[in-house]
Amino acid sequence: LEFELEELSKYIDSHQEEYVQTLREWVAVESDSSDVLKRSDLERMMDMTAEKLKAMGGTVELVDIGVQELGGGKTIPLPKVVTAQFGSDSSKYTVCVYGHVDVQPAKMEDGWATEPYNLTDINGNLYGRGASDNKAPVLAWIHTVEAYQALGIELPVNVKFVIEGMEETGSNGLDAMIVSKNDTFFADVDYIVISDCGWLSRRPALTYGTRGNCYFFAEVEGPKQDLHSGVYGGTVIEPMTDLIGILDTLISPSGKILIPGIRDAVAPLSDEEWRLYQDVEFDVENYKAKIGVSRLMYSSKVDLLAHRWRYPTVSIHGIEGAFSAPGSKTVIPAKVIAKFSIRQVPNMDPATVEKQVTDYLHTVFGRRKSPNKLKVTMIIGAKPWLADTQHPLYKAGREAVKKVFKVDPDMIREGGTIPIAKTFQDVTRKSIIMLPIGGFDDGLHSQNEKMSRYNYIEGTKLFVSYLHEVGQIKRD
Ligand SMILES: C[C@H](N)C(=O)N[C@@H](Cc1c[nH]cn1)C(=O)O
Ligand SMILES: [Zn+2]
Ligand SMILES: [Zn+2]
Repeated sequence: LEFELEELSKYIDSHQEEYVQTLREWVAVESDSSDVLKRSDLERMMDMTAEKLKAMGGTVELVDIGVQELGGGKTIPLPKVVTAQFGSDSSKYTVCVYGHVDVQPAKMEDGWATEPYNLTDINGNLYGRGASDNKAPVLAWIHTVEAYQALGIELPVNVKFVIEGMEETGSNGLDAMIVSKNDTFFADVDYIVISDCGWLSRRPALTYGTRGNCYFFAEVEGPKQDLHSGVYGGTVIEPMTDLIGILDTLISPSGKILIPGIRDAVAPLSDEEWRLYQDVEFDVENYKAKIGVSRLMYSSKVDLLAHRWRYPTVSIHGIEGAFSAPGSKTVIPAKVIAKFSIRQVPNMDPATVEKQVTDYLHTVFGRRKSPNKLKVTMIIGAKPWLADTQHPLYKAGREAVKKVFKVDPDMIREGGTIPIAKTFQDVTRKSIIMLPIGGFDDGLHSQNEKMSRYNYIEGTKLFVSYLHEVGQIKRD
């Protein structure tokens, strides 16, 4: 067995240029799920994923998951979900790998140093939108199966894939697909593995929790068209002033969420968690330097980790309809839509949060006695997820990390959201592990996102080794 793992490792090393080339081809596709004008690119991405898995002899399906509502009665087809299966030996475990091949938006004008959709290798880092989130990890899982096949080594487990194209916008349509396939595709699945997050430092990690996310649009509408600020300013009650006024009531400068009741459901931080956080490798000075800030909201490591992983937070993302181009324009925008989100932690419930936020914003807006109209809509309500770290899946993860990286992994949580994680847990009732291979400084959702060659290649070896370890889990 050790010999086989050694051979697989050598095979991965000697095929790394091919792996980088495939990543280049995947990154070249602008599979931005937030922009309906890019929907054909996203569909092409799903087709390419299916073709790759078919070429490896998998049983592949492109599953229709219906349509996306665009408002005003308009709809657009959702990108199909790719499912695949390799092996159906009932004496083996079946591991289902979940990932996504859609990406966040990226434009050169945002401040990228290289073209975001042209994978560029600089000093061993592969820069490109979606490189780390989540195209390289998905490919690393595919290459894992390919490596076993190429060397004629029997896969230690059956492997299934669920690859979607709407994760970055809340996994629209995927919940229903999981429910509908629970007694078929998911019936023989034993474990679910997700590699859609990153390490916290240079130390490899296993992830046992993610935050959820409630994403809101707050629209303020006033005059029937944009107005000249010199001609109308001072007479009109401006929608943007109303909007900024209510946004400023969401959170205090010291990070306290001001929405009544919202913190009531948050599970208190236990002594055990406090102790666990103290053991995690996390260099505060490095973190500050990497993101280019002189001061953070908190100064201690434990406070920072707790607020990153298991307390809710408000982030304001942007205002549609506002003047945001370079240069100056003396305009009063007639309608503005703020986009903000609140990360969710155990035991918050998105439906409750939706009501709390909507009621609160209408109350503070009401106090302004404005003639403008406010509309608040929650467009994503994703729940947090938490795993049992005593499960054999985590023991297998520790063993695999030790074999490949010669260190013990850190046990970490993820501040971001994998919207479907909680649905997988609740609907399929299978155990889930998150096995990240992304680096701590990959710049997800940011300018100059990258995946290092090291993480991509060693990560593939980690997956090879992980399947081997899962195959060793004792049956009850
Ligand atoms: C962690 C994962 N790679 C990710 O980036 N997820 C997104 C999903 C999301 C949540 N609300 C809207 N999209 C994220 O955490 O932002
Ligand atoms: Zn992702
Ligand atoms: Zn993402």
